[in-house]
Amino acid sequence: MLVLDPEQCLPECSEELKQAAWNCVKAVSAAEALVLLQKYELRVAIAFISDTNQTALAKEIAIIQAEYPSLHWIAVTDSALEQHCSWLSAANFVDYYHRPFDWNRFADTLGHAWGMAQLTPSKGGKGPAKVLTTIKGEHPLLQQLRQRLHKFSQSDETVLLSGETGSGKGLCAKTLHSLSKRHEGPFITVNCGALPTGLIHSTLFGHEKGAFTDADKRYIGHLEQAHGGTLFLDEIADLPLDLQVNLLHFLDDKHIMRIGGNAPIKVDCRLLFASHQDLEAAIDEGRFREDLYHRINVLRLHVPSLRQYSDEVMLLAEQFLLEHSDNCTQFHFSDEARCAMKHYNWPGNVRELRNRIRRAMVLTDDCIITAQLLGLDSLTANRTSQDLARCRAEHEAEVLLKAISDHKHNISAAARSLNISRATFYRLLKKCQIKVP
Ligand SMILES: Nc1ncnc2c1ncn2[C@@H]1O[C@H](COP(=O)(O)OP(=O)(O)OP(=O)(O)O)[C@@H](O)[C@H]1O
Repeated sequence: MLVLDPEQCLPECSEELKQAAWNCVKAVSAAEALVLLQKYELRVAIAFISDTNQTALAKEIAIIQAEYPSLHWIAVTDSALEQHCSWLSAANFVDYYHRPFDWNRFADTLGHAWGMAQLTPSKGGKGPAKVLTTIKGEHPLLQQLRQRLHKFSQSDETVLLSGETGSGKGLCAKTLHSLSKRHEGPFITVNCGALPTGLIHSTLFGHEKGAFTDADKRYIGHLEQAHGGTLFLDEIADLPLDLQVNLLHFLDDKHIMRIGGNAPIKVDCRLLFASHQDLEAAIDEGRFREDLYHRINVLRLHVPSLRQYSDEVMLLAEQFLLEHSDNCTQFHFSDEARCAMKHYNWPGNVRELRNRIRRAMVLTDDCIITAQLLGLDSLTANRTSQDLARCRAEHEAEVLLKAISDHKHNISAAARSLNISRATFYRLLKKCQIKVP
């Protein structure tokens, strides 16, 4: 679901949306929404409309609708609906709500919009052939990656993705789904390292009402949520051993049992796995089951690190500059910035490249992206790798703190702004020894 919220008045229902298993991405402008629509298969959109933004928003939504006519829109307003009625109906909104509203009715409308969207052929949205443009770069390693993605997407077998952090494992998993016959179904990502201890079993497999003390209603787990689509289990090495057994059983017979349930339920989903840990080492240390490893290691996809295709850094950098521009501002790199980017070793891979550029674009006063704004000015050939690691850590801490303050300590929003998951955000906070209340 796309949430278009130019005034960033976070919806009070965001927690409910999460509970109801909606995967939401947030945009504050049409430009940002269009980038997200290129990246994700979004079928439903909520627009937050105020008295002051309605004229601008009407134009923004018209731009998005021209490109993505199959997106189904629902409006949420703070003011009397009559003021907005005419343009909302002209813009083909499925429904509109005045805050505060009844969540259950709203949830029904969302479900209805989703159902309608499923019946509408997605025009302008990304079809399978278009999706591979998300993996940018022409280096032979990337061409080989694209070929593999095409091949593996035609199979229903599990795929084990490996590669350094930020190299694009998540992007490849999403691409595998988008190119597959399951692309109309859900794509669900679960970071096994971020699941709350004690609730991992129920989060993955679901539970019945009354199955345990806090189970006041039935919960459909991630495996079931992914029925008809793909479940991407990231950081699989972090899954506790007892659940590794359950997962192995699921891979063998494609049935799950909710906690407290008494009948197995057939679930049809493809599983993709990723880890940036060495799974063979985890087996030796007794942290990962060997039988599960052999079961998931059927198709293997290694995502190269950015320094393996460093000739393409500038190509990617220019694309990101364009992607994050607002269409009217002409940003460009200084010669010294180009040189620094070519010589840096990018330990955080494409994610780091993207984030350094985003930060520099915010900080620049004259649209010129300098090495200093990228945080790469102190790079010289005779620095040691230890110095590079220190520079990176300092820069990372700075970016995290800025994101936290920009988003008023809302960690989900801060993580989204940096294009990383909450789990990764927390991991980086821990690494940089930043404490958040
Ligand atoms: N070749 C590429 N072209 C364009 N964007 C890329 C490419 N590779 C990675 N990215 C972008 O880099 C960012 C990080 O990618 P992603 O989250 O998939 O990494 P990851 O390997 O899953 O990281 P982690 O292990 O930390 O979860 C994303 O914004 C992704 O879209």
